[in-house]
Amino acid sequence: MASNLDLFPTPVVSGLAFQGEAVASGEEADLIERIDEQSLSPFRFQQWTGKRLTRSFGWSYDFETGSFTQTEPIPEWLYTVKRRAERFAGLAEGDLVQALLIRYDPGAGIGWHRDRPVFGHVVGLSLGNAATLRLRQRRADGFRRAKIELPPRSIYHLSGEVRHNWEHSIAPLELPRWSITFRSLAR
Ligand SMILES: O=C(O)CCC(=O)C(=O)O
Ligand SMILES: [Fe+2]
Repeated sequence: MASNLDLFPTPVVSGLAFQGEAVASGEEADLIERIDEQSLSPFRFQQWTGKRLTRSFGWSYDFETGSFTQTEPIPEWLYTVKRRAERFAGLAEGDLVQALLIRYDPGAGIGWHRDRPVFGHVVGLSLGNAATLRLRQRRADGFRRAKIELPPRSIYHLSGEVRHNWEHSIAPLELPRWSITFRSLAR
């Protein structure tokens, strides 16, 4: 039976933490409304334009130029959830210095990647509709894979092994999803 287990993703990878119902549903509706009010831009990388719409606060990494710069401060409407994300991740107040807002319209996802090494901890809130966060780690004999369901209003934390030694992605979605990703700076 052991070989059979190999066919299925391992549910847990070191450094991955998850909690459901981290945001109340009224709060979720407010956050979605706020995100939609922002001027969001399509994620761009070289010739390629992603279908997801984004906006960064605090720090911004430009994938086209590789420049990493300080940008508009994280707005006050994000403070409560930022503080909650810090507590959930066992971080000190003020550790999460970047907020990335994303709207995934139907057909949008995010390809395989590791977050930029300038960042440290990654804490993400999911809003609107569920998605599956897929994880993979390249091994000599192929990929090791895992995945975690991200229901709306849930929170996840990527640190250590899963943050640095695994890639993650979200397959294109059928329903819209919004996310708020907070990050600390690498030490
Ligand atoms: O939408 C999400 O929860 C994931 C976003 C992500 O992986 C990223 O922006 O690096
Ligand atoms: Fe990411």
